[in-house]
Amino acid sequence: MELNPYQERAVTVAGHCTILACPGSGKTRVLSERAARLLANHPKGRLCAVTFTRDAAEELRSRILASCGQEHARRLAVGTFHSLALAQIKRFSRGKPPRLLSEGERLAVLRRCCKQHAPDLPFDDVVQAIDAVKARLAPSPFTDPSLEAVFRSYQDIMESEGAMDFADLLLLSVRRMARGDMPPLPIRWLLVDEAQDMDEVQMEWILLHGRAGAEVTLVGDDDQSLYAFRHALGYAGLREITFALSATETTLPVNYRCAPNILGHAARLIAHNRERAPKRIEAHRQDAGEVHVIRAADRWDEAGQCVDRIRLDGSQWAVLARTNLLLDPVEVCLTEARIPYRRCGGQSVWDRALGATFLGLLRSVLDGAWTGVANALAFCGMPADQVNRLASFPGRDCLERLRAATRHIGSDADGPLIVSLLQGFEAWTTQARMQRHALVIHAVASWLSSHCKPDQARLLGRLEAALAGLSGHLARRLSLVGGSGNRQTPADSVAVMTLHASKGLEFDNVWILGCEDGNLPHTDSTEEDERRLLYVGMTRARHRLILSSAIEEGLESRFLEEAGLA
Ligand SMILES: Nc1ncnc2c1ncn2[C@@H]1O[C@H](COP(=O)(O)OP(=O)(O)OP(=O)(O)O)[C@@H](O)[C@H]1O
Repeated sequence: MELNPYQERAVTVAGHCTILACPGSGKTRVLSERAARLLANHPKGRLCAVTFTRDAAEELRSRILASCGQEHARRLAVGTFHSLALAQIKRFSRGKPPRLLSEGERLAVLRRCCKQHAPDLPFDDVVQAIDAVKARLAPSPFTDPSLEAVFRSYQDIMESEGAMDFADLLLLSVRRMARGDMPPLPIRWLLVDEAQDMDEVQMEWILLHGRAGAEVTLVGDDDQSLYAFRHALGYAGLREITFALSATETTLPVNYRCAPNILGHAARLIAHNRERAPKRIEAHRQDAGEVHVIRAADRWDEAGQCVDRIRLDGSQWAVLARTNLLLDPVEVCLTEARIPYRRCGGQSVWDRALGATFLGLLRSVLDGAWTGVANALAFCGMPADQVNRLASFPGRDCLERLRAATRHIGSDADGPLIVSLLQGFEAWTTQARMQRHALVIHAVASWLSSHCKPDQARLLGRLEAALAGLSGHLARRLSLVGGSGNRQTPADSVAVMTLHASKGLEFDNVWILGCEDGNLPHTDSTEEDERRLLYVGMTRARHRLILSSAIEEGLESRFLEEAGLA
């Protein structure tokens, strides 16, 4: 595959450079080719490439070496900001470097501090506030004194334990380099992928390397900046660092992925954003694609229409939505239609509370395990200590334990719940022994439904129908759904994921659900962020793009009008 003239220029331009790319323009290809040529053309000098995930680092490393040859591997380092900063600290620290906290440990320590100093604040808000402070070089003080107390005690605990978290690692590296206590990595070239996603501290780490003599290459697309909520600087960051390094700007305007009409609508949409680099977008493809807008009655009608369309056409599909929850009806309809799918990045509807409780109860009917029963009792509102107490009743299986529990309930508030579950269980196990699988599925769903809220009951009805529609023994049906069923699906199955998770991917056909005002754009975020999110989703499609909304959920998204699709 030959490089186009824009790609060739981006690969060969000398000195610091910022490559502003459009979607589908071959960013990774350009970055890996530039790195490969630098290594191959200069027998001395180390090259370091930075990515935002370990997977991306591995892929970039193998593409660079495939292009320039394994003999250059010793002069190449590819990693995330944090892994490179850790290597730097280990290499240049006297004494033992601090221990890095895992994400689980970090949250556990924070939870402890939060309980002590800010028991009334929502934990997620506290985590967000502390992350925000650590993504800044000169953070503004906390306005809430209890947040300040959580932050101080968290930092004290880490210091006393000789530990640090990921954010501190990069801050430490930047501060020590700025003070002259630690040298930058000894590299001649520094290449940064997805540079629109860097935060202030990451930008400073790059700048310190650039000022120390490393030639910096940044590749990014400000229109695909989706992580403002994680303090990504987006276009403002790209502009600032380009100016600070006097980097040469170059662009990759040719999109190889999308049919021209798909790209045209996406470009019209993103043109409404003000905070963006001025750049052209050109379609390389000449064949017309398909773009459709669909208005369904409600979420289930929307999901049904989507799955009917997928059933008609066996080519590659992705179904995208702003949140994971919006994808549940489609997952259920795909199960009903027996179309293989994979839920990428998010939890399956079968693994979330309602689905897992339903499947767990059915499993207990088959194998007598107590877990499914205990989870069902908890789901129906029984306090956790009470559920745990029941586990101490004797019994070889859950039926015997339920009988023993029923004999001891006396005037317990939860007595009727236990009795009704026991009665149900006795009937279900009898039916299961007689191989009446559909009947068991229906009876268990009915019991659970009587303890659900109305919207849960509606979802449960569909889960029941999906499971009843599968054929074979109950055990086989249970193995086909949820996490276990998903693991066996082929790579060309329907990809079901959020718009965020779709970044960097491409598909022949893309269906974007939930295009209503209030959902996309969502009020949780800025309009420009939301527009970028839809733009990323639209530019995943090679040939066919379908955007749908549900009348019951509100007006059609104003973004469709902006994209020329009203
Ligand atoms: N010079 C070229 N000639 C033909 N096809 C190309 C060329 N450069 C890239 N492509 C193809 O364009 C498609 C998009 O490339 P790639 O996925 O690397 O783009 P990207 O810029 O990373 O996209 P995005 O930012 O939207 O995720 C790929 O299928 C790739 O093979």
